[in-house]
Formats: sequence, C-alpha cells, structure tokens
Amino acid sequence: MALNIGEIKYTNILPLFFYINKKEIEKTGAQFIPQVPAELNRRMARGEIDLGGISSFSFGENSHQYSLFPNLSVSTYGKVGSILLFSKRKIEELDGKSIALTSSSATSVVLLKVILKEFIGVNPDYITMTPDYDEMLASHDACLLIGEDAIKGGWRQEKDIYVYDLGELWYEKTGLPMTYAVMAVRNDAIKRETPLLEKLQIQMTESKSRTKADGYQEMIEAVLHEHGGESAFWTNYFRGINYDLSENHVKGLKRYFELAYKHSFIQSLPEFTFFNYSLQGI
Ligand SMILES: C=C(O[C@@H]1C=C(C(=O)O)C=C[C@H]1O)C(=O)O
Repeated sequence: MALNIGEIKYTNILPLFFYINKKEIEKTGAQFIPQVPAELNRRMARGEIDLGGISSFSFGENSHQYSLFPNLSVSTYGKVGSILLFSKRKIEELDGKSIALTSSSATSVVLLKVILKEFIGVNPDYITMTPDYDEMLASHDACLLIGEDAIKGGWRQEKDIYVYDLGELWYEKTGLPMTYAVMAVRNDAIKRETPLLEKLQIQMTESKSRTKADGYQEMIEAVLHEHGGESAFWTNYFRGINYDLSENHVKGLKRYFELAYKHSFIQSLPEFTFFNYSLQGI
C-alpha cells in the first residue's frame, strides 16, 4: 500500500512542502492530498492518510497511534495573522453570545474555547459552520476563521468589527509559543515505509530552510499568483510563523493540552513520541 500524504491546503504550511520533489515521491505510488485541516484530521484518524500536516489538537487526540516528525510545525510566538476572531463586541462582552466556529479547524477551535474560559472568563454558545465571513456574522455575534478565510477577512478592515489574533492572546496570557499544526505519521505506516518517510522528513526539513533562506520570496511569487494580496503582506506573514518544534514548542503544546483537559475539551493528556529524532538537527 503506497503512502498517502496529507497537505494542509492553506498557505501557512507551504514552506514545508514547497521544495519537496513531488514527482520523485509520487513515482513510488504515493499521493499528496490537499485538504483543510479538519478533513485531514478525520482521514488520518481513519487510516486513509499515513502522514500529514494535521491540527496539533488532532495529534493530541490520537497520540497513541501517531509519531511526530521532529522540529517541524506551524507555530508562532505571538501574532499569527490567520487565526482570527472577528467580533461585533469586545471579547470580554461575549458571555452568553453566539460564536460561529469554522468547520475547517480543530486546534484553533479549542484554543478559542480555552482562552475564553480560562483567561477571559466568558461562556458563549458555539456553533460550527462552513467558513464564510458574511454568513457567519449575519447570524452570530462573532466568528472564528483560519487560513486564507481569516486573512481575507482581515483585509476587509471593517470598522465596528473587533479583530482578535489568537496567537497573540495565547502569548500574552502564557508567554509560550503556540503550535497549530504538526507533521504526524501513523505508527502503522512507519513499519511499512521507513525509507520513504525518511526521504520526506529530509525534504520537508530542507524545504523549511530553503524557503526561509530567501525570505520566502520565490514561494511568495506562487502564493501571489493563487491568492493575490501584497508581496509585503505575505513576507511579513511567513516571517511571523515559526516552523520549528523545539522543547519550548512542546512546552507550549503541553500547556494547551493541560488546559483543554482541565475544561474537558480532550479526554486524556497526550504522549509525545517522535519519528527519527536523530535527524532533527538537519
Ligand atoms: C496558522 C494556521 O494554522 C492552522 C490551524 C489549524 C487548526 O486550527 O486546526 C490546523 C492547521 C493549520 O493550518 C492557520 O490555518 O491559519
């Protein structure tokens, strides 16, 4: 059985995939599956995807079956720019109000709930919706969007709408980085496909360094073509994201899972197991 590889279809993870030699990988029969995180999470839990950029929350829910690619993630120390709560009211005034949550996310949905419950002390009602800024705000007091849905919502700069960046709120409250996505592999695939997984690990790690080395400029040409916007915006966006998974990132994730557990958003605390840790420095 060839390897199925999940690729988050938002731009935030692109630095880890941009320079992968997909043709070479696909020659083995492997395929890349671009999808929103929530769909990749589901397919990976069912065993239809073997390796994927997935929501860190979903890793936490299935950690006994997954291992992490070392030193790869989508994280920030503070502002992320693409995980945004758009609200008609100040965040402190959302108690008892209704918040529409994007159906594409897992990490950020729980991050929002944790922040509101633990740090702000409000209890809104939540409803999950297909991401659509106008429809969500037409019938709810606030909405949570991620990825390009959030970025494009931010570009609207609507007065009367408060915009909260969850990465920034998390950092203010905890002083820790937040990791939104990890590169996880199913343990059953490791036994079957070790050499190909090592090749992917090396290529992703190299893609991370190479995109960073030119300030993401070659990659941004492709992003501009697909999404528009200003080159300076994207440069600032990718420079604000941190693609490592250091001990400090794991500390941030552990804090996140402890709070999620405290408020019953997750059933148990995850274990962190790594694939091929010895290659982490490359
Ligand atoms: C930075 C982002 O990180 C993401 C957020 C995720 C989530 O909330 O589950 C999952 C993967 C990442 O794509 C983003 O989508 O904007």
